[in-house]
Amino acid sequence: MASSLSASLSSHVCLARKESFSRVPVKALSRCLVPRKGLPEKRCFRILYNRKIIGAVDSMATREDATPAINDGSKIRVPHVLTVAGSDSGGGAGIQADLKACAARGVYCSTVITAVTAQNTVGVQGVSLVSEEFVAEQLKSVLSDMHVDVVKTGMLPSVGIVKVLLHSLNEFPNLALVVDPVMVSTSGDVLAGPSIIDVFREELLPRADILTPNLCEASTLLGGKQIKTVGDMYQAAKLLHDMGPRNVLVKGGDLPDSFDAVDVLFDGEEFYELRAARVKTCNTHGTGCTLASCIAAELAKGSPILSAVKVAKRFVEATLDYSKEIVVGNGPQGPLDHFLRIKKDIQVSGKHWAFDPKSLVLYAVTDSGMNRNWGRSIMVAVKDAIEGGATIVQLREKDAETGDFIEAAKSCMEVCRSYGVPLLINDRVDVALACDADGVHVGQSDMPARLVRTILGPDKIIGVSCKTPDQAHRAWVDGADYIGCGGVYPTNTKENNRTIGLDGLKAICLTSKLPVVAIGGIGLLNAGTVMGIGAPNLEGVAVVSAIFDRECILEEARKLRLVLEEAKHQSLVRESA
Ligand SMILES: Nc1ncnc2c1ncn2[C@@H]1O[C@H](COP(=O)(O)OP(=O)(O)O)[C@@H](O)[C@H]1O
Ligand SMILES: Cc1ncc(COP(=O)(O)O)c(N)n1
Ligand SMILES: [Mg+2]
Repeated sequence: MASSLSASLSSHVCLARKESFSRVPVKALSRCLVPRKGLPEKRCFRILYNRKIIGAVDSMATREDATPAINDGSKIRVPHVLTVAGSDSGGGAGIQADLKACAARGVYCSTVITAVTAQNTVGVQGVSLVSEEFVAEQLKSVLSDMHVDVVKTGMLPSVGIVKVLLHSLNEFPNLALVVDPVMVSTSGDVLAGPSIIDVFREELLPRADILTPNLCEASTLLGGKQIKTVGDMYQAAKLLHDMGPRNVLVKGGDLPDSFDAVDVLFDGEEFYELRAARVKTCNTHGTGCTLASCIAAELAKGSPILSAVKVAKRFVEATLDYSKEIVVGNGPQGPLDHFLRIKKDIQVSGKHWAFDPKSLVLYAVTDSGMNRNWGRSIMVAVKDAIEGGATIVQLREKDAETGDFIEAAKSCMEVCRSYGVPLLINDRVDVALACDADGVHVGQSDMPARLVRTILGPDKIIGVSCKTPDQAHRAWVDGADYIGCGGVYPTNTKENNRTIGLDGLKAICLTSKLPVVAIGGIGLLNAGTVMGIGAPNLEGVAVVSAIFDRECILEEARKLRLVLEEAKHQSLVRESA
């Protein structure tokens, strides 16, 4: 047995946990078999490395039909949770919470719907069960085709549906199973009646890798045992463990008089008391489903139980905190919002509009040396540039200390927001993130634009400096919003910078799919000529010395803007002629 396990394990280790195992030679792994009552022995081992448990591959390592590799060249298989649960029309709990929780944790989630509920923040107005046959059909569709790592159950409203699920689980004995024994909603409405208790106790719980009851569910499964203290939760966890699940997490969200949100985990050997700050909020509808789905998601990624539970609990706490003030319905129990953190970021940035190429008309690039020479702060310089007519600002502080740069950038952000002018950061993606800037401008030797896009997300502005049509094409492929082309004329703000001239600029504009801003030695005297090359995607000019190395920034910016407006007018006249 051990040697066949070893062979099976070796061939599946890489597939199981790409990140954590790919760097560990398979031979260095040792196994421990944990035979368990009523379960096939092969499901019950953990992987040890240097006598530490570094992962649990029990659900996948021995699946005969497992995909041969998780990362063979271009093919990457994502961790996959199948939720078998009820739909909540209000979107707060059930299938909807499971989908959101898995998505938020970066795990694929397929769904088998057991019941459709008419539900909102007031309560459950109606329940319609899906037929056993159709639950079976959904299970077959998913399991016959997709590689599922973990099954998570929520509302299982009838004995027949539990039996159908058990039948599928028997066919796939190596699937990990998280059982959230949903019985009553937060609003107090019954979702699964007492008739299911026997089949739960006798057949489903012994199959579970972890059982996650709340106080009421734990009490019901234990025949009405009172659970009022943390001590009672320990006892309940122990008694439920005796029913067969490998791990039991008794959740204390509803524990009376408790400052903390305490949960008790028992793995058959040790108890773990997990505490989080109790968030003061009514928006707790869906916490149980979310917690169980997150546990399933972490297990699918390869975490051992304890760290899966810890991460899941931290996620629920943080999500509750983010959503504590949202108002979704008029009832007493609102839902949590799994993505509020992301939405908050979007709101804070205040940038609800898409990038407008017209904002490139007068592009002001700051220079710390010039500001120092003229004895003015970067914030004052930026404000004057905008008041004079700059339509976009880039902070280019090559010699500033990072901390100072961030502080300056934050102040400039405030100024720019108050005028509705985008602020970009030169090179420094970290600074842009720290001050929530509108975007970043990178050169050819900085971080690749594609990576910048991955880090900053879809709605930030990314610009790339280009000297050739090829570079312009690359910038477009990489997801940039505009390109900066130059130096058009020689300049002393950039050393050893090859100039491309008006011809070079024109050649790039002709092939570029992105809007272009011209840069390099441009000022009052030549801005009109540059704009006159007649390229429709040449939106404007970027200037440094022409405004920042002058006594009155505001005045210089104003004059430049006039020249640019005139050039635009001329090109419109030419076009219509
Ligand atoms: N107000 C809260 N603040 C922080 N965590 C909470 C809060 N309410 C519940 N939790 C946590 O949410 C998870 C779900 O718990 P619980 O509400 O007891 O389950 P259910 O939603 O199934 O009734 C647990 O980890 C619990 O500790
Ligand atoms: C379809 C469905 N599944 C589960 C729950 C439990 O969630 P909660 O305990 O947060 O009300 C629910 N209300 N509805
Ligand atoms: Mg709850």
